[in-house]
Amino acid sequence: MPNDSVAITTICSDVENSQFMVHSLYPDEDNSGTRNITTSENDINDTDSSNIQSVVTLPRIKILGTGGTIASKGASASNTAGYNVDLTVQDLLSSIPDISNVCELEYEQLCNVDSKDIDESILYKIYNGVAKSLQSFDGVVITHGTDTMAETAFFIESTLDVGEVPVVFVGSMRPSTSVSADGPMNLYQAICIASSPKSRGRSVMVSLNDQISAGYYITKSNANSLDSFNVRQGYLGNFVNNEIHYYYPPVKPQGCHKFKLRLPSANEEPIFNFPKVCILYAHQAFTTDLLEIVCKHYEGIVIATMGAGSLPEAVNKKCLSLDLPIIYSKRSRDGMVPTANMPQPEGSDKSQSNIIASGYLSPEKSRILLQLCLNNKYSMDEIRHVFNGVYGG
Ligand SMILES: NC(=O)C[C@H](N)C(=O)O
Repeated sequence: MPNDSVAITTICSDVENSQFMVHSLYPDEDNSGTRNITTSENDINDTDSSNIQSVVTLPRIKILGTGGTIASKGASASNTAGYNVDLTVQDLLSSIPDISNVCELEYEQLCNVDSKDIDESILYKIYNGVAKSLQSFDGVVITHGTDTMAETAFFIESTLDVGEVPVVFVGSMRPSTSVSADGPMNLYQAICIASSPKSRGRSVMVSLNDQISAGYYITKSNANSLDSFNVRQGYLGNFVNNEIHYYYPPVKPQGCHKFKLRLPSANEEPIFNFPKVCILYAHQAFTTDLLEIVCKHYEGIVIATMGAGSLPEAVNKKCLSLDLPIIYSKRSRDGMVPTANMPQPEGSDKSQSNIIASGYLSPEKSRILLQLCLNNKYSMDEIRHVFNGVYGG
């Protein structure tokens, strides 16, 4: 029998869903950050075989640590604001139940920051960390602040073909020091999700507060509550008492365009250098003032419009006159911006203009998508085609 084999025991009533829960007979842990399970034939023979169903190799999971509230400490147990990032992935792993039975684990600290500080150099580290892990692991977990988790998840979904490997983003809403901190359970669940064969082919996911969602669509919808991530496109599944319940068979997001990136070479700075795109937030009495300033400094603009693409006529006119792509997104968290609501350029049809509807994408995801298009030097038509994938364009 190979050394990396272990025996499975069923630990929940739903046998099908419990397949990923693997109990080693003789777990053996080293201090290197890698948890291995080794069993010998004698070990297995010595054990009560009544609950042994079969023998399998544990899935290999890579955890990439980036920081966030999940890795934060507050001043007191009642503190749920004003805390600081202070814990490593290794610290986080010590707060969860023994998972040496679930997977073989390796971890790597890519950075340790609040997600507001994630810039193009950190994004490159995360991209690189995931890309490398895909080559030799069965699942990837990324600990990340929740504020910009949706952006990183969307970026990874748009730039990496993860194949069958589940890539699971996880964070928390309370710091590790608070009463009822949610981080340990969220992390435990994320590791189980990444380890489950049922998660294969589901691409980039976000796991928070027992809910599993698609990284492509997720939005942080509440600045404080544990149930912070809501997604109108529907949760993919639920995690209850060690059972993963997927509501649908594996599926990838509709219309997601995959970008091939040019990566920095060994003698270049390890950073992405994407074209600059800014977001303007529209409101009553919104004028062309800001547009006039930013159009000189940015290669593309996203506007969080009122409703489903509404902007004052003077702003529409100004946008149409500019020589750069402008994406009309929305202030409303839900719903979409349809092409039908885009302004009509004089003397030509809407498909000829520089204004493109964001479809279902939020302003921050539209910004990333436009940056990726511009980075690949897409024409206006090609950009429109990409946004059309999410029913915009
Ligand atoms: N809940 C969180 O993780 C929020 C934190 N400010 C972050 O995004 O890093």
